Amino acid sequence: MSPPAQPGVPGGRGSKVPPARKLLCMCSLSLCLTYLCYSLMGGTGPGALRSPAVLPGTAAPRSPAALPGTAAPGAPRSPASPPGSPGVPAPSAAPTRASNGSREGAAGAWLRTPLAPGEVITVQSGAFERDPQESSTTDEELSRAGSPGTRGGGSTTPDYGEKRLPQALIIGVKKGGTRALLEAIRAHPDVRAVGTEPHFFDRNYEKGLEWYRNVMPKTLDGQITMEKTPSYFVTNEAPRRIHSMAKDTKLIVVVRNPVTRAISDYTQTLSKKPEIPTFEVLAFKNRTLGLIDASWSAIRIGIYALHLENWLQYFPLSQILFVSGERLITDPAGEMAKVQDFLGLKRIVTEKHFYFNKTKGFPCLKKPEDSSAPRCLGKSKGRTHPKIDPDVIHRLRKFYKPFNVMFYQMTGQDFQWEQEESDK
Ligand SMILES: Nc1ncnc2c1ncn2[C@@H]1O[C@H](COP(=O)(O)OS(=O)(=O)O)[C@@H](OP(=O)(O)O)[C@H]1O
Repeated sequence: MSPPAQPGVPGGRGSKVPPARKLLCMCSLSLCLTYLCYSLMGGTGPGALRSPAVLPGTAAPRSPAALPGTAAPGAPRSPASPPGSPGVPAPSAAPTRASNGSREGAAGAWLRTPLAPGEVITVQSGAFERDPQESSTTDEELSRAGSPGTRGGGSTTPDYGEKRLPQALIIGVKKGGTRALLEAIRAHPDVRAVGTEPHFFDRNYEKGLEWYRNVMPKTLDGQITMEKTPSYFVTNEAPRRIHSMAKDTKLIVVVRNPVTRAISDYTQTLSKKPEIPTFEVLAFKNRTLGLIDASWSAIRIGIYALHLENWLQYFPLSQILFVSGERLITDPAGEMAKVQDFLGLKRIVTEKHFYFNKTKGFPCLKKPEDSSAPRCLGKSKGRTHPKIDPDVIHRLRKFYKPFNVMFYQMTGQDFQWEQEESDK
């Protein structure tokens, strides 16, 4: 079941849009995306990109079909088209997130069960302890993931049932909140998931579907097999490959304000390579000219409209669920309700499953899949970000704005990233 149309968002899933307007919108969107691809491929200098709002608009557009990594001939076009209205209604104020400190205010709706004793974050074993989530799954982790009963990679699945290919995938985005979502959905008795990231549709495709199936936990009839690999969302070949595995695969994308996401991405890299240049330096091709370096993956990943276009060549919009990374923190039960509806599951993971942990500054699970003890995500989730020059943040927000608006139109959902006053 797909989530209902967002009230007040023109072109939400339930709204009717005249075909001509649809077409017009499709054309303009296509042109924008084509231009964007063109720019990314070097049309305005390697990787240098300004937002569409400030582009001179002189680039010769190429057909998206002619670009590498887009739809193969005969591949299904998405029945979904961007909604007709060019405008997205002014969103209401969203909670701001100035620092990595307590989010208690934002999490006011949360069930606050005190943790005994002294709110210690319980990090027990497996996926949490080793933090395998950072797109760095090793072969060793993967082989462990395949063995039943080990939490390290696979589920605590008993040794019965069958290994099946996944019916649902969390395909992105990196640093969006994908680990939090996977761990929350794993608490559902009808879901079994791989703890580590298999990276099958990007790095390990040549290993074949049997390898992939073998990585999966065993499931009983009626249980859903899942995995998450956030890099799929930005992998050109992933939509085609997933479509050829099973065209009815359900796709989930956790999206987050692209500016905050970029800073989070940078923070992760910085933690591994402290010698890298500052965020401010990496973000620009030419800071004086205001040329954002869209070839830097931390920036490029956040151009969601661009990547989504690639998926819509193969999958209808109704088969993709967009989860708000921000709401996953402020209202995890609300987002989980949508996820369970989308997966056709009974709403079992509810607010009773979460509590807000003040020490961590994030929601944590009261009862993870394999344990009755509460558990928060590991230390690589919810890191303190370095302070970024507000002028750079401002420029990045301006850069992303038209792409965000395009993304809202494509999805029929307003994520309200323009309303956030500050990024941590
Ligand atoms: N419950 C809970 N606990 C901790 N962290 C949470 C939670 N929900 C969402 N988040 C946010 O998830 C961000 C990491 O995203 P991912 O799990 O997608 O990262 S990764 O791509 O797998 O590395 C991580 O980003 P940073 O804050 O930048 O570290 C968090 O903001």
